[in-house]
Amino acid sequence: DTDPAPDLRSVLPSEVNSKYNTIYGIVFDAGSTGTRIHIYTFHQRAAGSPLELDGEIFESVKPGLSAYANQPEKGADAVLSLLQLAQDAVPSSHWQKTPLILKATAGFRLLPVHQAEGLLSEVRKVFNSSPFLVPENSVTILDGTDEGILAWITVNFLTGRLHGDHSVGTLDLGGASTQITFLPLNKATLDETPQESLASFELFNSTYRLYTRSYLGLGLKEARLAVLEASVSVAQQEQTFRSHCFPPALNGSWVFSGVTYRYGGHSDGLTGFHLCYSEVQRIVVGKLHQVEEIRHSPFYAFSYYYDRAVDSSLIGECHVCAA
Ligand SMILES: Nc1ccn([C@@H]2O[C@H](COP(=O)(O)OP(=O)(O)O)[C@@H](O)[C@H]2O)c(=O)n1
Repeated sequence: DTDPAPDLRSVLPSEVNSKYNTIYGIVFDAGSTGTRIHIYTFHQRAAGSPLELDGEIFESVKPGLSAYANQPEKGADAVLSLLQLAQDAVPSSHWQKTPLILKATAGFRLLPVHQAEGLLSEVRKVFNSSPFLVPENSVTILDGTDEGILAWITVNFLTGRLHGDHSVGTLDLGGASTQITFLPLNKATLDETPQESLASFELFNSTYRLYTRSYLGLGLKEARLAVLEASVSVAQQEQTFRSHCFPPALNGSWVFSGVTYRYGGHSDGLTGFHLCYSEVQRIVVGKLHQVEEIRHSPFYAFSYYYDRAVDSSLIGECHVCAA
């Protein structure tokens, strides 16, 4: 049992770097719309040198953990089922030295503290009963600032832009929050930005000072609920949420975070862009901080921006990056 399971061999190319020790790492992304596991394999050419990524196994389940706010044990079961994959993929000889972490995002930030803590504590139990290495603070909620910074680092690292003045900003649209992050080059931007939206950190011997802002509740799904003025309690009474964004005759239902929401067009027969636009404006007016510099800065947009751009044929599907 020192080899990965046969069906996973292709994604964990242990033979390629067999002369080096394989190092594994397991990361859970507990998003508002799903829980995902990433099982990474790395090798290291010499002690102290950087890890080099060899492969990754990815799997996900829906709904997100935050949907189990009232049934934390059931939420932890979803984590346990994904963890089984890791036990199959990582040779047992490596279990004890393979770190396991879970980072929860905006779905958790929206929960009352006692519910979020209840879920995290059930997940900790699952982690502690696993054969893997559980570092201190391995199960936590990522704050919006860290989420924005990590997305910015990822995009600029992967596109070779971390050094120099040619970084790109990032726009990340999740289910429950959205983040905008960029490296300001104008002094005016720094002057007009509140301190809590500026984050400094060291990376590869450079210091970065980023503008980053996370809007909790303005992720795609939560913003949709806000536009519909939908609440869980009203949804449970099976009332229909109506909007001018829908054709008048439309009636449908939508499941988010384990709750079914019925929605439909207005009985006044009115619909169309302008009416819809003002409904959406109502939820963003006065909430957005906009600096002039972003008008002239390049941005990369991903997550639901990508999904929706594909759905509406604004861009083609990226088969290589979806793999
Ligand atoms: N590994 C991942 C995980 C999520 N996503 C995208 O992130 C969006 C959902 O974000 P999320 O459920 O993590 O939401 P938040 O908790 O960040 O608000 C979807 O568009 C997913 O396709 C992704 O592109 N890659």
